[in-house]
Amino acid sequence: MQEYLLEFEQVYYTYPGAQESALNGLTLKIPSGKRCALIGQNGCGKTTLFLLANGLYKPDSGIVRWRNEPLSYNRNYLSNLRQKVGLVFQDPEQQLVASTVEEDISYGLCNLGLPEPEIKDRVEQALVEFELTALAERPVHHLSLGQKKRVSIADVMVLHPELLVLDEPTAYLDVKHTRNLIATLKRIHRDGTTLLMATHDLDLVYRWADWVFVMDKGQLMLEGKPQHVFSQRTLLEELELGVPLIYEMLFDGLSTEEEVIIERVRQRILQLFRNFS
Ligand SMILES: Nc1ncnc2c1ncn2[C@@H]1O[C@H](COP(=O)(O)OP(=O)(O)OP(=O)(O)O)[C@@H](O)[C@H]1O
Repeated sequence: MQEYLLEFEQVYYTYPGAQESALNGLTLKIPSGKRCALIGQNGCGKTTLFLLANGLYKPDSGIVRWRNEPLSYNRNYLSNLRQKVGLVFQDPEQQLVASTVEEDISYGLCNLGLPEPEIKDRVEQALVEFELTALAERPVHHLSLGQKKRVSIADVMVLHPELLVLDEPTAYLDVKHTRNLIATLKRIHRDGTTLLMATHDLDLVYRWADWVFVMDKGQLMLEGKPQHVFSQRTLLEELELGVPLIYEMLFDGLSTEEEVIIERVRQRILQLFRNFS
């Protein structure tokens, strides 16, 4: 039976002073073990959802649950939750806190009060994994945006979260580091972490995700496997989201009777993509 890590049930949230709700009765469940993508226009509520996911914001009404239990909003509970739900912000500047790369990555581990040798081991591992060893001593404010992005992901991954939530992780990354990030996410997922990524890159969604959520105006409009979601063309056009280029080029105009062939071609393309990336 499918288990869910995090659930939003009829969640409403309005920013102080705002006229309209950012989340408008959102009901959404994040399935354990999946690579989930979250898509939707600018301003549809993706970042707000993330800020509620680890308790940074509290719903005006509705419930957020972690492993079937409603979140509590006291300090101890939240500090525990934030180890399990790792959040990588869209803008790395919001995440970096310490003066050097090495110190920044060790910050969360020091807060947990882990023994010094364990902190050292984990930080070294993260520096290698995210190709940051050469930058370890570098002040964070001397880094490029892409390098800051890698540090902000390392900061979170070093805490070994059960659910990793990434807000547009490929923003600011060049092709090489986008590929490296996708390879890292593959590894993280293989090691048991559930992933939720907000992105506007539909081609990435098509080849990377195994579950897709589509949001509009603070609500969930559609969810499912990529093939199912991207076949709902009329709705996606209404929401002005479009479909992945590759999907458009290959499948546009084909009827559903040709589904078997479509599925075979799709699997072949995905296989090629995965070998390539
Ligand atoms: N601090 C804030 N104060 C007031 N309104 C806000 C604030 N942050 C976001 N909003 C509003 O809440 C709504 C949802 O914003 P949110 O940042 O969650 O969207 P998003 O889907 O992440 O957008 P994007 O794709 O551009 O990152 C928008 O209408 C936005 O203008």
